[in-house]
Amino acid sequence: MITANKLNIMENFHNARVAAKEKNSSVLFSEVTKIGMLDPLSFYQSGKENYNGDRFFWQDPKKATILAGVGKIDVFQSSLNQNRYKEIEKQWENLIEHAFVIKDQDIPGTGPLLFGGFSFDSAKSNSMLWDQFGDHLFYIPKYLLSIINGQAYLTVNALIDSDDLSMLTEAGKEIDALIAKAQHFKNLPADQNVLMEQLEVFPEQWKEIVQTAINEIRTTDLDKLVLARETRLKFQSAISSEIVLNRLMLEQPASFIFCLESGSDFFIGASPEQLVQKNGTSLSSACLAGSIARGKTTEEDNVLGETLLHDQKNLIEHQYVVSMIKHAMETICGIVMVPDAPQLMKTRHIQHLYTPVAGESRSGVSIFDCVEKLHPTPAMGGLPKEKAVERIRELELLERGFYASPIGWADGQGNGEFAVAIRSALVQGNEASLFAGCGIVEDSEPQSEYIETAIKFKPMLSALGGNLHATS
Ligand SMILES: C=C(O[C@H]1C=CC=C(C(=O)O)[C@@H]1O)C(=O)O
Ligand SMILES: [Mg+2]
Repeated sequence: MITANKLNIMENFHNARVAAKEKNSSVLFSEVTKIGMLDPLSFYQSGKENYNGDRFFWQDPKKATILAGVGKIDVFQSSLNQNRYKEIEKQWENLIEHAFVIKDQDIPGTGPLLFGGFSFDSAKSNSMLWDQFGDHLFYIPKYLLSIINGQAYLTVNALIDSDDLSMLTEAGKEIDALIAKAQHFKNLPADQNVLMEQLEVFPEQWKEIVQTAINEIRTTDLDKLVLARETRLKFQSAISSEIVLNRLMLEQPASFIFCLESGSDFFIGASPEQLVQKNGTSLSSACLAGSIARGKTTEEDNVLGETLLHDQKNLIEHQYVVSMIKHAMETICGIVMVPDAPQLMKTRHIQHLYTPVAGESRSGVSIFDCVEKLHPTPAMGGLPKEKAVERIRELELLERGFYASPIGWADGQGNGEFAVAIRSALVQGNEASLFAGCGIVEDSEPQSEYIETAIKFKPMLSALGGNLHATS
């Protein structure tokens, strides 16, 4: 990677063109500018007119990294699935190695950046429902607004492979127009779409499958299996990603808020669960498994929380996740730090058992290596891992697609963060598929697991403007 400061921009643009000609292939050109504060959702919205279907949004729970991507200059997408983590890493490294990056500082989450996600199961990723997403979908945005620890940065990316000198000037004009538009947006309308139909997909069969899993766990070497179900919603009018994002940001501020558009569809959610963050060599991950409802009063809520902290079934469900993540992290880190006992994580609709994990990565470990080692954790798949994924493939009555899978970003400096895409929905025009699953262990009961999934639908139902009339 060649980096330069602002003064050399035209010279470096010229150099990028020369290099592209010599290589006879395109070169990634990326220019980062520190700018005054700009609302990321307004920036995302300003791209709707020209780049609807080619945008993404990301916000972490601490709001340390907020990303709004508009347009795309390159896409890594495939329905082929062998070696997907290594393939993407290789493609990304090749592009970064020859990139021309104009910036003043190395700020994680700025400059060349890849955003996207994977399907849950590479052996089952060619479904109709998810045909816009495939096995994996990542893209490099044309324009990226990054809010990093409260400071705004704008990145303009281009793939240089032509003699067209006007390219950067045009991008400059377009970005000025996008910013001006974003600055004039008022608050997004709080209006709710009207829910016309709600279909719980095979609820009774799902409970039967849960019972099958419980029996298998009691009689075979399977320890845990996460089983998911789907609710399909139909609204009066087309669902707008910015309105849903706005509501998620208001209602689920302690979660990872994400949206990935792909053509006419988008995948959106508010996940409380980090898969992995890599900042330099510092790695973190999170074990989140074991759930209980929120109370209506503070007293009731505290009692429920205390009950969860001491409930054997939930502690076992959680411990499987802790052991697996600790073990996976030990394969890529020197020392791994894990507290002895879980704590509570409370979101608007649900509380979970939560154990943070931290470590320092060994040299040569990439963010994609981390994702490969960790996905799927027993909070999404089960234990043993391969057996669980196989049983999910055989038993479940839905296509998980990107649900329960890694979604996030990787920058050109080796940093990145991925969340696990739960509490999520695939939106297609005026329809949406919501997904929710739960960890089945020996002492599970189908009816209480069913109720747990009903609670897990609530964050997306509420953000979409629907009302839950399932058992809860
Ligand atoms: C699979 C989901 O949740 C997981 C994360 C936290 C708690 C879970 C549980 O208690 O079952 C699940 O393992 C989901 O929300 O769809
Ligand atoms: Mg559970």
